[in-house]
Amino acid sequence: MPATILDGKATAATIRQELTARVEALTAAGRRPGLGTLLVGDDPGSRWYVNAKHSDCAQVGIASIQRELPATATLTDVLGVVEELNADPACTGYIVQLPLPRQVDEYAVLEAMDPAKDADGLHPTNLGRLVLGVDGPLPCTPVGIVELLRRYDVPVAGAEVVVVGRGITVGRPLGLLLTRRTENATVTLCHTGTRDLAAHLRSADVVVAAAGVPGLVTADVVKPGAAVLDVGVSRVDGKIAGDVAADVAGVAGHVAPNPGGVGPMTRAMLLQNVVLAAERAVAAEVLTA
Ligand SMILES: Nc1nc(=O)c2c([nH]1)NC[C@@H]1CN(c3ccc(C(=O)N[C@@H](CCC(=O)O)C(=O)O)cc3)C=[N+]21
Repeated sequence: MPATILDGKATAATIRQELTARVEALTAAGRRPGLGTLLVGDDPGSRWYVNAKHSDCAQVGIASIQRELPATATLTDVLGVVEELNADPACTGYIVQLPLPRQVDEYAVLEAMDPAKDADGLHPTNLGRLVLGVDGPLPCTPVGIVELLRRYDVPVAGAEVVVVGRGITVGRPLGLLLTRRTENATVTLCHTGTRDLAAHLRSADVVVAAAGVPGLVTADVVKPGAAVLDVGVSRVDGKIAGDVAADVAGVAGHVAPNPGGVGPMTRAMLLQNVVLAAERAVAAEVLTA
């Protein structure tokens, strides 16, 4: 039986549809959500992502605030825009597109963001909340993965999940998310120091490949019927190359393709974070009124 496709593109469209009503309610209450983006430099890939995020916003009624700086921008320049977005009431959530140019300290920028406006869920306070299990914005790719599995009824509770990659945007926070009591997965986080990756992969019910190594996961290391999600974004000859080899679809029970899988879900979860932040702000005001 061929693998079921975890169609992230279609699922993201459904989620945008669902968010539209919530944006309408906020807008009617005079609290229209607004997503800010800061793009530093002119990498065409990064520009594509940022533009895609704004067209998603337009579709659901979220306002767009676009800021750009040249590739030569200093940390001070970037922090200037961060302060401006922190202070702008029209901006209810924002992201600083990563990676930043070498001369700009990424962690200093993340720290300077207002955690309440952190649409990526990457502020240290919000990553700390994730560790503690306290409500707050969550990293978009990990929640997108959990949401995609949930909507296709792929069992996660009790499952053996192998995550390949320990990066701050995907692997590390995904491990934290999946081990919450509500998800209840058993997670093995593999990385470049893992001695026998194949052995771990062979016992996995769910594989999330987020290493950025093209073709890393091949059919011979996938357990028949496993769910395999490809999060890799390498570029080979200008085309997106994932971490999962094409032949995996012949063995797996579910596959999230790349493109068309986790990428669109990441963008849908960004919109959800912006809506949630606006809803939290309204709720906080009701409490203090
Ligand atoms: N502050 C920050 N937040 C991010 O969330 C962030 C970032 N920086 N830097 C770069 C990575 C990468 N990322 C993707 C988002 C959407 C797709 C996506 O929608 N891809 C489509 C199309 C891909 C294509 O065809 O080019 C797909 O998978 O179907 C991919 C990758 C977000 N990132």
